[in-house]
Amino acid sequence: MSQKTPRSFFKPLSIGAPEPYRELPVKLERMIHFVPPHLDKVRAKVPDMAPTVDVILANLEDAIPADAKDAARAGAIEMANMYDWQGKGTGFWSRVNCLNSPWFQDDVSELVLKAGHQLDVIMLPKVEGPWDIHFADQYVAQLEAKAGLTRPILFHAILETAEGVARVEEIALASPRMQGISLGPADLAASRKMKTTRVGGGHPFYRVIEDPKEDGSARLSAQQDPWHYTIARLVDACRMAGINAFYGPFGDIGDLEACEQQFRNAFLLGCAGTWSLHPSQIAVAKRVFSPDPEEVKFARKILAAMPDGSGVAMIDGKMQDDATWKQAKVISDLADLVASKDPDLAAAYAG
Ligand SMILES: CC(C)(COP(=O)(O)OP(=O)(O)OC[C@H]1O[C@@H](n2cnc3c(N)ncnc32)[C@H](O)[C@@H]1OP(=O)(O)O)[C@@H](O)C(=O)NCCC(=O)NCCSC(=O)C[C@H](O)C(=O)O
Ligand SMILES: [Mg+2]
Repeated sequence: MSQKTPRSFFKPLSIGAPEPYRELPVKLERMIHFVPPHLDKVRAKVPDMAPTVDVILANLEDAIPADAKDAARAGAIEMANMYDWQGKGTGFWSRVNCLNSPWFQDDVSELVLKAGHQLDVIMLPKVEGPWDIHFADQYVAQLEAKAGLTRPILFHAILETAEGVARVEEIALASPRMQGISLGPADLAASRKMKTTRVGGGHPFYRVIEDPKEDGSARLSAQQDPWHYTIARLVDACRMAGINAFYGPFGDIGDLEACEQQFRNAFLLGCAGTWSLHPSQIAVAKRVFSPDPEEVKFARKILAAMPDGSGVAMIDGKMQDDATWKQAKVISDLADLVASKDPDLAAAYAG
């Protein structure tokens, strides 16, 4: 597979386009809150909602009716100018329509030319391989040059095709614009021909069962997680590329308990954040993707016991060494980020 040389990998893909980042900006992205920009009532909530979330995403793709795509795009551009995104620190993203759709070109060109000064990330759906990223990369670079932007717009891919899973490492490495990748369980289930209409979470039929008993009594069985492999594969690909993995949508809006379990599974496996589709899911995402205060205190005990990150120590009866020091650093650094945005948790972590 032909690859760019290290030097050319970081070259702007259009004369006049901003220099790509060599290190990604460090941002808190516990929840990416989806907003349907064509609905005036919901769009009007954005200025009040923005300070309460880490990212607001103007969705132009699935869930936006075909006859509302132009209105959604116009709404997204209006959203860009409804809040001081760059000044106040909440991320402003937009999910554009897929690359082979009749709307992709207008989505990307209008967003970059009319909202690029506020836009942090373009979310690319149904990515199948690095070629999708390469195409969008050069197209956005030309638009950035035309718009006179001085900061590169980043890409976030959705992992929601079987081919995309087979190539997830190449996608993660395809451009310095890559900021992260989310699991898209609905499209991925359809692409894989999985027999479920659920959007994330478990399924009562996906179980393991114990061996038959001599007395013929009922055999115990336990539900398994159908997303374990894909999330773990996604995390490995992203962390190898130095970007972040995210869980995507949880569709059963009324079941916040199952939503929390799905979010928690993703957090524990290494995901940095999740999507929130409804206001009720924001608090769940915040609770799950902010490290637990007791975990933070224990992590900081480990860091204090091995200041240079090497050696061995026993803390509360558990062996700690260089590896657990690195685990503790992940939790402590995340806690610092959360504390910078969330005074309640700052107090809990300092306690
Ligand atoms: C899912 C919804 C359609 C539900 O909307 P609604 O029926 O209006 O819910 P409620 O009556 O409970 O609403 C209560 C109030 O909250 C406001 N609201 C609703 N949704 C949002 C939102 N996302 N952000 C802000 N505010 C919201 C309502 O307006 C009510 O306000 P008020 O009347 O003043 O009290 C709706 O939540 C929705 O459309 N959510 C987004 C869905 C979405 O984006 N889906 C696509 C992403 S998932 C996907 O594409 C799959 C993925 O790609 C894959 O393949 O896996
Ligand atoms: Mg999808």
